Amino acid sequence: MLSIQHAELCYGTKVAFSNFSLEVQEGDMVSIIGKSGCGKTSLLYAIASLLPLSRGAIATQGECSIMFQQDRLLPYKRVLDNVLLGLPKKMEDEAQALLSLVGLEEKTNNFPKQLSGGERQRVALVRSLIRNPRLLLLDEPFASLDEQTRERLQDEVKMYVREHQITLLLVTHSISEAVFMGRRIIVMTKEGISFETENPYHELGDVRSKTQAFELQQTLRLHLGGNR
Ligand SMILES: Nc1ncnc2c1ncn2[C@@H]1O[C@H](COP(=O)(O)OP(=O)(O)OP(=O)(O)O)[C@@H](O)[C@H]1O
Repeated sequence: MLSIQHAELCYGTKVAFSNFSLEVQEGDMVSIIGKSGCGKTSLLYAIASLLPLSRGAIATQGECSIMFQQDRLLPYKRVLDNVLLGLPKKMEDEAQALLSLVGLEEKTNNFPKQLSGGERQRVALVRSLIRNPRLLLLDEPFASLDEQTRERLQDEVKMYVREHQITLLLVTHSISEAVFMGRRIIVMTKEGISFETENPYHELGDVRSKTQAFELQQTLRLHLGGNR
């Protein structure tokens, strides 16, 4: 579904990340964590073909959807119209269903400025899901949500992605989120992948409460440099 070989991306002469290689199978769920500025967002942009690589190659199969850190909603369009942007009107029922899935069924006629930051993020999430992507790229999708909403949305997205056999690449600062969402977890540095592990607890009913999953979090913390 996704093949990245020795990818490097530069902004002018500044290297955002280099020597990044990764193969992802269809339907897999991969979390990427790494220190601020190590190039995670730039990597997602490169995968979505929004920025060119300066070295290496990226190949993807099928429709790829990206949800940005900033919601990028159009301020003069209502929630439903933001979701349906560029799509046929006949998809309205699907849009409504997805908005309900993220708890926004009451807000479909609101303008973005009438929503909280977390609600706007959820609209952005719906906007990327409705395109029925084969590869979904999420950049800190739950960052501005309160804990309860975040956990509920993590559950919903995990189920949705599984049910639709979507391949997921999720960038996050949160180790617990990486462990909850990812079947594979990757620690990224500016110079490529410094640590990678499969997550044996991904399938467990409530992975959040499993002691072993906490141990995995501890391991990841060490690989991140113990600064969090
Ligand atoms: N448009 C740009 N022009 C120049 N440098 C940039 C630009 N965007 C990002 N950078 C730099 O590239 C590096 C990687 O940035 P990027 O946003 O990809 O990192 P990140 O890992 O996603 O960071 P964070 O976790 O803080 O969101 C950083 O050093 C950043 O300052």
